[in-house]
Amino acid sequence: MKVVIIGNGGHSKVVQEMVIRQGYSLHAILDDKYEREQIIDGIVYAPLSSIHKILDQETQVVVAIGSNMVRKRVVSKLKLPGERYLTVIDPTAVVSNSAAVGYGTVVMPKAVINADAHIHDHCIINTGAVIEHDNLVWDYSHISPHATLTGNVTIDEGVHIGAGATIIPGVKIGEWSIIGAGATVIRSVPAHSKAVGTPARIINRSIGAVKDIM
Ligand SMILES: CC(=O)SCCNC(=O)CCNC(=O)[C@H](O)C(C)(C)COP(=O)(O)OP(=O)(O)OC[C@H]1O[C@@H](n2cnc3c(N)ncnc32)[C@H](O)[C@@H]1OP(=O)(O)O
Repeated sequence: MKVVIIGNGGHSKVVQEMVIRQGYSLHAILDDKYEREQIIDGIVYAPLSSIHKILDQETQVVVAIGSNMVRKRVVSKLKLPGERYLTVIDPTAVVSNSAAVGYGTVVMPKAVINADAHIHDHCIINTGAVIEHDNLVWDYSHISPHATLTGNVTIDEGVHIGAGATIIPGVKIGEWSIIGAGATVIRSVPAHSKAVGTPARIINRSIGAVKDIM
């Protein structure tokens, strides 16, 4: 199967390697840093506006952009049906048979997703992250390397959990909130907040909603 990757920054590099390791054919990398189409080593590099020319029935797409808001903006613009997005799960990740992983979500090496966890669309489950049983992770969230969501945690849309953070059982993180690297979150965090430290304290309650920047 042919794969088109959108975005060519640091996160994309990792996704490109995962896609190639899994035997997919990397057909094109689209990024607006390219002004025109060019082919290098058989891969098409082109601006995002080329997508509809490049897509055919056998092509699937991954939006490999690390910013949750920008990822959402690009997916909203493309208006492709969900099934056109490839779900990329590294073979070294452990994903329970009772867990669900949505369209366009990327599960990096050595991540663990346990029983009855439900990860929605266009999320990043980064290297070595642990998503325990009965978690609910909504669209466009990013769980950074080695972060741990213990049992029954809810992560609303667009949340970024920083590297190595731990969220204790039953806690909910409201949409578009950011949890700092290494934080220990022991109480639910409202939407559009930034929380850091152990135990985590809120340092900002007014992170812009995605609609404000789209
Ligand atoms: C493969 C990859 O790279 S995946 C990407 C993974 N990325 C991450 O894990 C990054 C997570 N980001 C962070 O931890 C950031 O520090 C953020 C988002 C929490 C805060 O960033 P900013 O809004 O720029 O905050 P800023 O740096 O101004 O700090 C504000 C205050 O919070 C404190 N603070 C910031 N981050 C942390 C943290 N992780 N833990 C504890 N305190 C922190 C600062 O010391 C400062 O405190 P002060 O006001 O008493 O001086």
